[in-house]
Amino acid sequence: MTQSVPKIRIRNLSKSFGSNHVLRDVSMDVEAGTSFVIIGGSGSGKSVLLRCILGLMVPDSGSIEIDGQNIFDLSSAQRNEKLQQMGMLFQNAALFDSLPIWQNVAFALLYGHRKNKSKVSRNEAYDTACRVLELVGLDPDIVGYLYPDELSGGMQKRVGLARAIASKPEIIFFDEPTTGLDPIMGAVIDELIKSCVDQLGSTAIAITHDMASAQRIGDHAAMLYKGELIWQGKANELLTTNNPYVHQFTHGLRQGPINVETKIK
Ligand SMILES: Nc1ncnc2c1ncn2[C@@H]1O[C@H](COP(=O)(O)OP(=O)(O)OP(=O)(O)O)[C@@H](O)[C@H]1O
Repeated sequence: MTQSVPKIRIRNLSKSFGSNHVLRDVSMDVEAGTSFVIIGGSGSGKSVLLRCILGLMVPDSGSIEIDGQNIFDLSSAQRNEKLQQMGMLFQNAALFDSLPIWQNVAFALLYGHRKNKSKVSRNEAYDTACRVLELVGLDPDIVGYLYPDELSGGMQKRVGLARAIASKPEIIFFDEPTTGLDPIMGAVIDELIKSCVDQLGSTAIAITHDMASAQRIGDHAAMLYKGELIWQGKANELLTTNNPYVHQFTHGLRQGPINVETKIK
């Protein structure tokens, strides 16, 4: 029986900053076309893991394979090419204040180096921006020529999502997609994320503290605790697993194996 190569395969990844061992022997697979959610407390290493996968940070040891190729064996040009296949929705949407919304959405098409992809004219970029803005429930005729500071936080998140999917990335990263949104808008953004990822057939990795969001977005989930992946399973098992760390974290309990530091030094 032949086994398919995972879209992302991480093996024995470790990263320390001095004596701070931030990632310890992390291994995980993300199958193509699925969504993988990483949960964990503040400082558990989620962002460092994400930065390593994005090739923005070099681990001390271990490997990260995308489509079976270790990204650290690639030349910088080849790694950049891999980066072109990725989209990212940042925690604060990270829009460019000086650009109108449609140019924010079409940024990679207008200004990115799209190796092996035909050059996109300004008109085509505008049409794409309008199409993806509609996909995330924004009217391009109304918001296209507004600037980011003229939009609400929820609208900015939608624009960030539109930008993340505009170039039809094979892999999309979501960094705290619902932070700062009210619960209803959080659910709306999650639904949009799910439908966009499904429509594109992309592979997604999200990091979040929001359990409802984790279950809505994720097919699979894992929990990082002090740099170790201490649990992996289906996202819909997050609230029912017997793992004492996951149980404490997902139920927000004060008592349990997770040592909560409350002392202000
Ligand atoms: N560039 C860096 N240099 C030194 N230490 C770093 C660096 N980046 C992260 N760290 C440390 O790595 C640890 C994990 O940080 P990380 O940002 O991954 O946490 P996190 O799980 O994303 O937390 P949060 O949920 O609060 O965003 C922290 O102790 C942090 O201080």
